[in-house]
Amino acid sequence: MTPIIQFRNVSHWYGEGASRTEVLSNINLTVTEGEFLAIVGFTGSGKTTLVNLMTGLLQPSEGEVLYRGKPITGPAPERGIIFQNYSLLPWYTVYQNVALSVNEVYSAWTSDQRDAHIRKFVEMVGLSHAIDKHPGELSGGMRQRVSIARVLATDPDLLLMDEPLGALDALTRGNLQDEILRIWSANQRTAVLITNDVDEGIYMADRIIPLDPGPAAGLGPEFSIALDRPRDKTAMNHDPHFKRVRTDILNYLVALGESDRPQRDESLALPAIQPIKPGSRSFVSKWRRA
Ligand SMILES: Nc1ncnc2c1ncn2[C@@H]1O[C@H](COP(=O)(O)OP(=O)(O)OP(=O)(O)O)[C@@H](O)[C@H]1O
Repeated sequence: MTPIIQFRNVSHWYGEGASRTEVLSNINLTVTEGEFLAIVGFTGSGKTTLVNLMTGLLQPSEGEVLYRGKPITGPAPERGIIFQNYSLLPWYTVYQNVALSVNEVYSAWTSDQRDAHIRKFVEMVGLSHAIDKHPGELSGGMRQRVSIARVLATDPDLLLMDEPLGALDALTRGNLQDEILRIWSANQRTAVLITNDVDEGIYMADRIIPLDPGPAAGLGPEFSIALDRPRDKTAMNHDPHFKRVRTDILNYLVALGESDRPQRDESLALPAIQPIKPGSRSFVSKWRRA
């Protein structure tokens, strides 16, 4: 399987000297062509930092991040990113926001070709009726559809998503999950999804890797999601593999959270689902050894 992204002994910190904040420590990761990878983690653990190293918006403090074997030196259209906060230009219409990226990437095309392409992607995300509206006139879900259309219209090799659906209601979130999956599988692209929702990760990904809590976060063990596609959310809930992998991931995260808890917190009551002794590192160590 061809690697598309490789992290080699990557560490990242912000600031220097006394104000230095270690965020990621010694990350080794390979994303292979065609896969759908989800990274799950606690808030503040460094997920956005990790994805920004893939976009090229950040350079690693130590180690290297490669795209198809070459160091990433900056952002490029072959690595499209969908952010959580939509990042649309408020004074442009839906059409114009999508046109921004299309005109840049397909500058050699005729204006008719670009126009047809923009309309196709606006239609694909179900916004043809709102094509002349401005972001301020759209709901959160509609805005996120625009930002998804804008990225997908450039047909990136690698689709990076930083908690793209986190702010949406459950129904809109479910619809957009399906839309992203449909486009990912139809175009046989590679996708990396950052999420704090384990169920979303299991539904969408081939592989889930937890990012341990920071500071100096590292990657946990990988969990393979061996469920047929297309996946059916209702049927999946009864699938023994789904139940097992979900429990394993949640137990891993709970154990991590507990083992990371400062000593003074040990007297606090633990959640009822806690599967291990309070403060024990044994569960985490078991996974780390695996
Ligand atoms: N530009 C920056 N300068 C200094 N510290 C930063 C900077 N960006 C992020 N950090 C710090 O790095 C840590 C990781 O941030 P990051 O945004 O990567 O985490 P995250 O897992 O994406 O968080 P969340 O889930 O809350 O979005 C945090 O402690 C954050 O305060």
